[in-house]
Amino acid sequence: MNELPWIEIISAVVVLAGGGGLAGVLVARRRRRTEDQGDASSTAGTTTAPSATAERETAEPATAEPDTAGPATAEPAATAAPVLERPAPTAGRLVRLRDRLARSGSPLGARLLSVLSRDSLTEDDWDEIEEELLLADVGAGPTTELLDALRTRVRVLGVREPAAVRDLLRAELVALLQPELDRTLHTDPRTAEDGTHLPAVTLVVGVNGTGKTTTVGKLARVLVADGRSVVLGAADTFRAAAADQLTTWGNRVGVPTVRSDREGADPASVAFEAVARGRDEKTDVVLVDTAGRLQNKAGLMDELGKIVRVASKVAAPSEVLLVLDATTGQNGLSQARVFAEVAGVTGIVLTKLDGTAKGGIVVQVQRELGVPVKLIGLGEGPDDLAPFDVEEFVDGILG
Ligand SMILES: Nc1nc2c(ncn2[C@@H]2O[C@H](COP(=O)(O)OP(=O)(O)OP(=O)(O)O)[C@@H](O)[C@H]2O)c(=O)[nH]1
Repeated sequence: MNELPWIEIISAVVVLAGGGGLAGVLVARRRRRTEDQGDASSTAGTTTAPSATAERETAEPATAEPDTAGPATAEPAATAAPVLERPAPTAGRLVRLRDRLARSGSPLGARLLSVLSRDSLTEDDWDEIEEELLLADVGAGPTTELLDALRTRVRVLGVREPAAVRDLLRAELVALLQPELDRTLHTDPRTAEDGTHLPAVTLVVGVNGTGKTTTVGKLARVLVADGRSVVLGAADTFRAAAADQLTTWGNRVGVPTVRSDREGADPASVAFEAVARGRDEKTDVVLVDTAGRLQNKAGLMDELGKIVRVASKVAAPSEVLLVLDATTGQNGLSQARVFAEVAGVTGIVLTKLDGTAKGGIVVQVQRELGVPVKLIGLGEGPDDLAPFDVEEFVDGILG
């Protein structure tokens, strides 16, 4: 499978900006999908909306079978906004990332630096550093490692100059964040053996309120800026407003949204519809938003497994992005473990990093699961999503 390095996104945006391409273009077409679903739909039966709703309220185990997902209820987006927005260039986002992190009250890096720069470091100073790291959710193991490395290097090198201390801390923090991990997003469509176009499918999962819908909307903008065709799938059928929210995101950049006309409809059905539409219309990427679910509710996690299986009848997801709220810290780790097991998470999106010093969870999630943080959310604005770049991130928290 091909990869989409962020540099390509940046280049494409520069090209688009240079050509003055997208602004003012009218959306003339919103196709209502009426054609038969072919092979895949033959496996589908009726939708299972009532059980999905009951499940969420009572957290009972799911009873629906994978083959009961009916695709019939999904519909394209409502009327599009007439004027398309042009998403902000990705390049500018990295700069903003650093600003936001540096402005987030008292960044971890700045606090560490202030302790490390003291004339002679006492045991109390080292305890303070340890406490800062633990408070930032870096985790016990990585904290001990970092402390040991810092102690050794400070002692051996006798570093005291602020600039040298900064360099030393920077190098240790970068190493902790595993810069060697592959953070590219897999968003290239492929062709099946029989010649069928298969869109790249990205499934976005996570617990309630972490920023899934917002992330799907922001990611659509990034892809559009790169000149990609996108279809959104509103598989959060539990919260009606989520589908409206997603449709609005899509309309702003001329991307159609496949959604159900019934609240509580089977989310697997909607996911199937969206991927099938991407296949039929030869779309590059299908982004599927899912409802928030708690990782300890077996029924909801079963439902997620079903979404993956049913969507895979058309095209298996090439990315399953787990959205974690940075402000919830440690809890993100147990979420990540269960989601990784059920849905095969390929990347983490860490949201709400603006204004929190708890980003240390990045370290633990990557270490324990071997899953890289690929994107970070830095605010509620439409272009406040940036690729996670280890060095930029560390420079941001060092202020
Ligand atoms: N400050 C900040 N807020 C964010 C960020 N990402 C998302 N949010 C906000 O978080 C709130 C929840 O976002 P949603 O996208 O609706 O969350 P969700 O995960 O789809 O929610 P459910 O569907 O209820 O599970 C919204 O108010 C977003 O604007 C971020 O990076 N920074």
